[in-house]
Amino acid sequence: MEVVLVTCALIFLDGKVLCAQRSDSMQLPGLWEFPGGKIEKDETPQECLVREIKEELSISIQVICPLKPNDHSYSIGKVIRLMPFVCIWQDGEINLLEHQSVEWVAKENLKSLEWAPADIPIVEDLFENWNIIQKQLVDKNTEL
Ligand SMILES: Nc1nc2c([nH]c(=O)n2[C@@H]2O[C@H](COP(=O)(O)OP(=O)(O)OP(=O)(O)O)[C@@H](O)[C@H]2O)c(=O)[nH]1
Repeated sequence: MEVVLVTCALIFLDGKVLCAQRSDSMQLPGLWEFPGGKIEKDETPQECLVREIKEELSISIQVICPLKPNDHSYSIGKVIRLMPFVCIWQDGEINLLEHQSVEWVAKENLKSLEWAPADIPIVEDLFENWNIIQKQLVDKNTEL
């Protein structure tokens, strides 16, 4: 069974998370996801995320910590392992280079978006752990 490793970034700013809507030129058009992409050879997941977010949104991020990955099969014989990471926005203005739109979303609106199927367990996990993640980010900020 082929397992495709895909990273995705849960980028936080001011208590909201950045969600991105896939465009018509992408697979799963119109559905919402966390930006990211496939890990290339000789690349760590963190390096992949920093590269993909620069390529897709032209911003710089800092990767903070991983959350639970989710395996999902869109087609027979192929599994996508979606690997989420909590990140913070570091620098730059968002420029939509691949997605049709992005939104900064508060916890209470997270589940009202139409998510790509592989993201649904990740959204659930994020919803359950939202307050813990926020606290970690505040503590991290105080450290910096
Ligand atoms: N980046 C990302 N991909 C996701 C998510 N959820 C999800 O099902 N996917 C799927 O995972 C795969 C990642 O592909 P991608 O197109 O974003 O990655 P990429 O830029 O490296 O791909 P490419 O080299 O084919 O252009 C796609 O099949 C996409 O539909 C998500 O939250 N983020």
